Amino acid sequence: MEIIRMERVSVTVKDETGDKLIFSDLHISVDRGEKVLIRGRSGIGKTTVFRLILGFTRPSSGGIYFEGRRADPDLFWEVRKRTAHISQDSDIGEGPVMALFGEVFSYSANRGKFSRDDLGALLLGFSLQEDVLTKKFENLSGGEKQRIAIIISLMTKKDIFLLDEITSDLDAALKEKVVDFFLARPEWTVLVISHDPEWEREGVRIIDFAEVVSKTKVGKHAGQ
Ligand SMILES: Nc1ncnc2c1ncn2[C@@H]1O[C@H](COP(=O)(O)OP(=O)(O)OP(=O)(O)O)[C@@H](O)[C@H]1O
Repeated sequence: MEIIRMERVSVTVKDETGDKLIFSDLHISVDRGEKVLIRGRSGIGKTTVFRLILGFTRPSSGGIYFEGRRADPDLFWEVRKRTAHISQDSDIGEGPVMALFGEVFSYSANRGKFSRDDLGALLLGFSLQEDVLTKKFENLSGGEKQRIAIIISLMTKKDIFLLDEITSDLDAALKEKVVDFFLARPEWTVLVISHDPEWEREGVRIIDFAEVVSKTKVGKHAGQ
């Protein structure tokens, strides 16, 4: 069953030079439970697709559909509640890591989802020591920050995952573990933006971004 569809979506943003077309006529359809890797050159608009799915960026034309319903503000709200988004910017907070967990799980959408046992198991699973919880998030390494963001997203018990370059700072063994983890759950719909070949596994559909838009801001046409 189709969960997300983008139909002829174009995005224009305003910057200091005026209106700027990011891409036009984007077509993407994703079924529930699919694992999809979105690839394409830097700046082509991959992150913008995640922002469209969450309703943070509005299309200048075209339609976005979830489970066949055309998206409106109420529906975007529902989608956000079901979706874990890990952005490229791993600076998700400051202060002791445990306090960060406290904050995330105090949000109404996440209330009642925190489990100390799950946290312990995930720390172990992603090769983090318990004492990471007492450290300040801003002092962690890039790879430690990525793993904490991944653990938070997993603990919030969502069924749609938007993962933007989440393995870039991990070593080979950890990359493998993270990819194994996200691909193992048939019920999860997982969209990944990555330049990392570790995601090119059996069962992962690869979308080359340039092939699903008709035009990008440099005037590139599909298939060229
Ligand atoms: N709100 C905005 N205002 C101005 N420009 C924007 C805005 N949002 C996105 N852009 C521009 O749109 C283009 C696409 O950005 P996007 O982050 O989607 O690319 P990307 O394919 O994810 O790139 P990367 O692989 O480098 O992360 C970039 O040139 C970016 O600067």
